[in-house]
Amino acid sequence: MTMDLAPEYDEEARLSAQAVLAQQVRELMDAVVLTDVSEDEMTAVTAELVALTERLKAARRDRPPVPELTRNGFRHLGNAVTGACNPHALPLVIERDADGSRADLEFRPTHEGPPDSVHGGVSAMILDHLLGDAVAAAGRAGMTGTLTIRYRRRVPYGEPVVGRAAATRAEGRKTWVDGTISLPDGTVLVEATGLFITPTPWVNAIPE
Ligand SMILES: CCCCC/C=C\C/C=C\C/C=C\C/C=C\CCCC(=O)SCCNC(=O)CCNC(=O)[C@H](O)C(C)(C)COP(=O)(O)OP(=O)(O)OC[C@H]1O[C@@H](n2cnc3c(N)ncnc32)[C@H](O)[C@@H]1OP(=O)(O)O
Repeated sequence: MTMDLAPEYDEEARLSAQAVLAQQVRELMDAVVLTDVSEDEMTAVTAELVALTERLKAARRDRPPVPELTRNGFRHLGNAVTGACNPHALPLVIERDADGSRADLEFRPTHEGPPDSVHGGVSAMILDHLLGDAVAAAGRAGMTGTLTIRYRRRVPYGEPVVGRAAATRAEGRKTWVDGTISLPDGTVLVEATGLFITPTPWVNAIPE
């Protein structure tokens, strides 16, 4: 008996496997910054990682998985913030509701900036994307023109925090948007405000 499998089926299975691989690499990254094993053990692990890296490089694409429009919306598995297939990404999982875009998240030890705190650039990156999502949710997807951040309190890693963003005003191809990272009790840690601009080619091709 033969079975006809659509090519997409294989690709989805490979992308799922790549997402599992990426998650394992995130755990590896945390293990690297926290490890306290001996120098010899680190050298041995490094040698194994060299071999593993070569195995992955045996078949190589020119770029990470491309963004695409699917039945379920916009999917960007290689994105640095949301991409399940990108070990650099948290990945940020965003939900949308009447108040805008929201994400429950937990930073990791690899995000450390000041001791025991999240690096300000990492907070800004997360807010940039969350603000961008809120703009897209308003049907006005665009690129960041300006991003202003006010750091009010240190952001902890290893415990839950909440990101929120909502578009506030629009004019032509410009959309203004505000966002925050807060503790679960509502204490605001970081505030962001941004101006996003819809590039002309996107005006008639914008997915929400
Ligand atoms: C096929 C469509 C696919 C769409 C997919 C998109 C989204 C899908 C949905 C969900 C995804 C969810 C979230 C993700 C989204 C975003 C998060 C990440 C965001 C980033 O990580 S993104 C990287 C950093 N970002 C850049 O890499 C921008 C580089 N840049 C440019 O690509 C151009 O610069 C651009 C396009 C910004 C404008 O270029 P342009 O030619 O279209 O517009 P132009 O210059 O004519 O300006 C028109 C009016 O905007 C004013 N203006 C222009 N630029 C300004 C600025 N920077 N600040 C203040 N005002 C500015 C002018 O002063 C003028 O104002 P006025 O009309 O009043 O005179």
